[in-house]
Amino acid sequence: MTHADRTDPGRALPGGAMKQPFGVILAGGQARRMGGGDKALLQLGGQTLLAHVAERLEPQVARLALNANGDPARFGPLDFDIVPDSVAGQSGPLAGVLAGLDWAAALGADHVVTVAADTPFFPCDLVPRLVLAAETEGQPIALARSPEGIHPTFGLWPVALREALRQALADGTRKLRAWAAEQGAAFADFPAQTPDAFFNINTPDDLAAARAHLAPADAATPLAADCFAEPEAQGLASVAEAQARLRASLHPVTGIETVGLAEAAGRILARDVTARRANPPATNSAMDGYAFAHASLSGAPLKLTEGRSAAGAPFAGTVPPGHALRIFTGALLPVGTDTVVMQENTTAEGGHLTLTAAPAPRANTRPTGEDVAEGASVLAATRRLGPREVGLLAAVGVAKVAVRQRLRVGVLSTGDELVAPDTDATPGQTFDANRPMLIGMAAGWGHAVTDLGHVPDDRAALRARLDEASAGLDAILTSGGASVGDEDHVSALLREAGQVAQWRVALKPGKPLLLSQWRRVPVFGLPGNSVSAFTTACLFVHPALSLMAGGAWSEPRGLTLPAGFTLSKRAGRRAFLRARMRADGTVETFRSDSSGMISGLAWADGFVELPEAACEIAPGDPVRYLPFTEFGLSA
Ligand SMILES: Nc1nc2c(c(=O)[nH]1)N[C@H]1C(S)=C(S)[C@@H](COP(=O)(O)OP(=O)(O)OC[C@H]3O[C@@H](n4cnc5c(N)ncnc54)[C@H](O)[C@@H]3O)O[C@H]1N2
Ligand code: MOO
Ligand SMILES: [Mg+2]
Repeated sequence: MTHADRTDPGRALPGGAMKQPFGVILAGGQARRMGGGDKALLQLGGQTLLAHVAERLEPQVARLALNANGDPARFGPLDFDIVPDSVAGQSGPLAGVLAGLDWAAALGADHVVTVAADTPFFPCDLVPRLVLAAETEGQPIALARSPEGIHPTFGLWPVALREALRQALADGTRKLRAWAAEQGAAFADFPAQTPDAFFNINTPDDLAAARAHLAPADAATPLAADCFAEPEAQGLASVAEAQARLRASLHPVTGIETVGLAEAAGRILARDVTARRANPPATNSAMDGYAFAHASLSGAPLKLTEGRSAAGAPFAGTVPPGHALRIFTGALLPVGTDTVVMQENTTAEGGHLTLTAAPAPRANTRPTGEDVAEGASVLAATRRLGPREVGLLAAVGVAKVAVRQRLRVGVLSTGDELVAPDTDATPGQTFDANRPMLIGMAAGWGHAVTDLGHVPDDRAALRARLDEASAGLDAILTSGGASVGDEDHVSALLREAGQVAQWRVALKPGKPLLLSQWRRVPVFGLPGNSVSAFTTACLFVHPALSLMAGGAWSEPRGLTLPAGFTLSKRAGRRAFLRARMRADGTVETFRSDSSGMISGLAWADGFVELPEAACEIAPGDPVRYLPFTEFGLSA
């Protein structure tokens, strides 16, 4: 987990107006029924409860902290903050919430979501649902509720309430739920599941039950066992919810290898890299001119020292005070000098140098390490290397880097109607456009792509192809047959296999999205309509594969641009319209939003993203424009 690059308190949640909350794991309590000690440090499935909980919360929040008292060293190295209670006497979870709010307030956050450290299976979409509940019901606080009851340690708390909470604690309030009710709390409902999503570990028997629930086979998959489950049993999941859930359920699956810089572009760094040497390694000249000691300038001409300093051929001697030495760009500054005058500002005559413009001390020099200090961290693990990064690595003397092995991705098309574009097709046949498009996308993202061809609408054939393909692949992308029709065999087969989650996302285009596993290989079942396949690939497949490949889950950065169009949008699905930027800085949209019109993809250079709510857009209104480059597409 890296948090350093995700602590921007200003980042807005994709779905709504609220900034992404900070997260606090509550571990202040005493594990009396476990016989004392820290419950957070109990082992479950090869890691601590704390690691389980942190792994689940981290993707859902802007920054993470652990609320715990006593010696922080017992938790070992953590890459997030530890905040102890600020009020004495361990006043239960309320004091933990207050400590979290104080921590978040100091960092500029508006909200905190708390979770309990002893509850390893809490929902992967906890945070978006709490936010949604608070916003929908217009309440400051939101608490989680499941068939087992209300879970007040799983709540969304506004930083603005922290003084009220401090006062309540001082007045002797100890009950989280009662205080929340007083302030105004909405409830986020989570469906029944086994075990309950908020199953918490209080006794050794509970721990045994949790271990049994974590089937050992599942520990080896790249997916958290229960996180590919449907985000919403009925109705549509929001894009933000679906993304948060997907993110929480995936882990890196690729191995590590060492490559030279010539092969490094396009690869993902597996380890942090530090500079083997400073850049520049020693002070050198930024100009062609003359080097001298600034302190020895007297107004009189400088005496020219015999010799020169050139890049790769430094001057071996010392330049005495009152003297100057000929020097060239990139050459080491000779001993005795600290300043360079460019030759255009001098006249040299009879062994003397006159300065026609006096430079400031140390002018025209590039001091040791001004770019990068020796040992400084240069690039962090998860960084995708491109030519700029490779150049930097070379400059600091790093010739080989540990990178992730490429993620092996297969691309499959399905449908009886599909034929290759070089055949004479009947009007009832469709040229397979999605496969080359998706292959190009995945290859551009740096993955090792296998073309799995095309399978007709035949369940046995599809099963055979998936069986064969899954052996050597880390992920499979299919397109077509993702919807609910009789001929939607991908969806039917995956459902038969039992692992499927048919997600219906409040997204246009791209409502049907299948997420599944075939023999433990994640399968992304994209819709057949080409624009829908492209859009879901950008929004879900791109960040998901990046994470699996050992990279970062990337959030696209958008621009707010004036609309160059008029539009009336109905409430319901979040829309991604094919769009392009005009020379005058406005953004225009494609003439149609039909998801079969693939010409619009080549016409566009990005999306205009419109929220779920209904909206009227007139020319000049600000709209959010997302360039396709933000989805890892170079053109
Ligand atoms: N009753 C309902 N029908 C549909 C719904 C729904 O909710 N209820 N959703 C619609 C939406 S939205 C979409 S998107 C599509 C998704 O379709 P499928 O994923 O099931 O895909 P197919 O039915 O196989 O094909 C749809 C369309 O795309 C063409 N196609 C498929 N593969 C390719 C390819 N490789 N290259 C080019 N074109 C391809 C296919 O020929 C169809 O025209 O479902 C709606 N229906
Ligand atoms: O959601 Mo479908 O993707 O509109 O064509
Ligand atoms: Mg269909």
